[in-house]
Amino acid sequence: MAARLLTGVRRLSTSAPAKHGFAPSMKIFRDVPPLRGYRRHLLRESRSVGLVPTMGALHEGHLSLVRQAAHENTDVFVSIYVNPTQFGVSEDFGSYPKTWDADLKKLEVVDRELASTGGAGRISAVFTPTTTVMYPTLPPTSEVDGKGSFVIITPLGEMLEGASRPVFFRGVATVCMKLFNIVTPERVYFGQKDVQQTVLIRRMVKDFHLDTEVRIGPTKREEDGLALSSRNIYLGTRRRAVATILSQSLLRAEEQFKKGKRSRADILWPANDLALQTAMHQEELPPSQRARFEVDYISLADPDTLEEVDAVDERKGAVLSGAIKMQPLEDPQHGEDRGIGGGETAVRLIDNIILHPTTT
Ligand SMILES: Nc1ncnc2c1ncn2[C@@H]1O[C@H](COP(=O)(O)OP(=O)(O)OP(=O)(O)O)[C@@H](O)[C@H]1O
Ligand SMILES: CC(C)(CO)[C@@H](O)C(=O)[O-]
Ligand code: BAL
Repeated sequence: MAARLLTGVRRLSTSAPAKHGFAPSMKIFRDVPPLRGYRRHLLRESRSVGLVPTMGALHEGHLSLVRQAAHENTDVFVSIYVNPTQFGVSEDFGSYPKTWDADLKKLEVVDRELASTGGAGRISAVFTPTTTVMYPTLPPTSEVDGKGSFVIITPLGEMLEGASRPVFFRGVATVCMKLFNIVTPERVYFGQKDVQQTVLIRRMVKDFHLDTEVRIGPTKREEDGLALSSRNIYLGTRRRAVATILSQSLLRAEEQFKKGKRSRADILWPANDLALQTAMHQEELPPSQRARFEVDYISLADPDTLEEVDAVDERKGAVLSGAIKMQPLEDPQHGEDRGIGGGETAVRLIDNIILHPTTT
């Protein structure tokens, strides 16, 4: 990490003030007390703070949340912290992409854009704490029965993603509670791509009477429909081409809903069928050409509880969501783009579509 991060707070001083009066205004915080001091200052000035929590490796999905936050607040705080407690012991914490310098540059570009358009807020703080700051008492644990101070939201955190990643939502809720307590933002911003996370955060805010508004930004996608994700860089060309199966399957299901179908069977069968046919087709290809994947789930669920539903309630709508695991690349070919990590690890991808209520 860059040397300038080693103290509590630094003001960026990279670009010279430019036309439109842009001067970099982002302060970088590594510790809580200086950030709190700055937050108190903003409070006295009646400025509002929108927090965008991230794990870095920033892409357009994150940046769209930053822009949204800037339209709705005078000050945007972006946190960049790869939270160890949301990764299980055999998950990819160690290899999760860390691209600090590139992340900071992207934030500077967006901040410049915000300054030049006027009328919007600015990115005023980047919070990138150490793990000792975030977990001041006990070292963080990824064990299911590990000890520590945790926020646990059940049964929401146990289903769907939580079934495959048992400590995931305990870690997410815990770190978000810490971030919300540290920043005390007027609003917090999360992406629709991680739909279960949005439902869980809303629940946590409601149940713990947290004084913040949860705002959700739409899923940003590649042109072929693949949801942007920090983990896409691991795919490589061959797996990337097949990875669109998830969004395509969900779109098939959405089509049924749009045609007026409401039962689970009617909505989900085309999605399951497409995923199955595609998986079988990949199995039949030689190992040098195929990209195998497993479907973890394709779900049709209640938007508030994420319990599976037998039919869509037209007044509530539903959440269509899915997860697939792209298997490690087989028989890599000379010169083939295997993605970061050489295609050796499985890549878990998630996506969803909201089926909106059709009556009030
Ligand atoms: N494609 C996207 N569109 C909109 N928001 C997104 C998108 N991808 C991620 N986000 C949101 O950005 C925030 C930070 O997510 P995170 O840093 O985990 O990135 P990520 O791309 O989801 O990473 P990963 O895919 O590894 O989980 C979350 O609120 C997440 O929902
Ligand atoms: C919300 C979050 C930043 C908590 O670590 C993470 O789960 C994410 O990036 O979606
Ligand atoms: N976007 C959610 C973070 C994770 O998968 O760990």
